[in-house]
Amino acid sequence: MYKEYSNVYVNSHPLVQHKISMLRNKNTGTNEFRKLIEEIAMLMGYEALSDLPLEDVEIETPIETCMTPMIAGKKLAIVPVLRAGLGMVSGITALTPSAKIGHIGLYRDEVTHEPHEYYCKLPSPIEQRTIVVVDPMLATGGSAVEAVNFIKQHGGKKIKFMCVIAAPEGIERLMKAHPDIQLYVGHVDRELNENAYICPGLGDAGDRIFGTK
Ligand SMILES: O=P(O)(O)OC[C@H]1O[C@H](OP(=O)(O)OP(=O)(O)O)[C@H](O)[C@@H]1O
Ligand SMILES: O=c1cc[nH]c(=O)[nH]1
Ligand SMILES: [Mg+2]
Repeated sequence: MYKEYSNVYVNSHPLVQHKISMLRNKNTGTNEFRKLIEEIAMLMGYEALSDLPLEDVEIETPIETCMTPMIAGKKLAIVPVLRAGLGMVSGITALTPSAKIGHIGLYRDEVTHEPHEYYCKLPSPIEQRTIVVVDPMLATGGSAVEAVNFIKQHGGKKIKFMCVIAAPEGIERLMKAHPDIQLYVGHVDRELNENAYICPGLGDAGDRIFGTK
């Protein structure tokens, strides 16, 4: 729970917090950064998927036949927001190998900080799926709002958004625009600076994952 939002879950697990601190360090290189993002996504995915429905199926053990729970259906979609969201995909698909994967391409205008779309391809049909949108950074919230808009336009209904670091401004904007989603946050940082970067943050997540700049 974050402020009045009962559907915002702020992580407090020591392993997640430790790994986020390692991400923040400007001396953490690309290789380690990528690995940490993947590990954090897996740890956060474990929590975010804790409400997946189960159904009892019949299994024969070496001892006897029993009814035992397994995930009901295979109706999960992971949707990274390009580019930086790509770094979180492998962590979640390690938990859910048969999930479908969509992609939404957005970049922030350097001056206005508003998002621009350049790609959108989602698994179809999407109506019945639990959709987990992943992006390490929720800054102004413009990209997240737009990503969820696209998914809803395509018929998506059960939407979870997972980010590693969020600014308070981004949480407010996303939850005001889409109060029906579930938001999973690794850590809530202090504020945005004049360039709409998260403080203290970790810099540009995309550049740090892909070694660009
Ligand atoms: O909340 P916002 O203010 O919209 O900012 C967050 C967005 O900024 C970053 O992407 P960026 O535009 O840098 O693209 P990239 O992943 O290709 O580097 C980040 O990965 C988010 O998508
Ligand atoms: O701090 C920020 C803000 C937006 N995007 C990033 O990658 N980092
Ligand atoms: Mg970037």
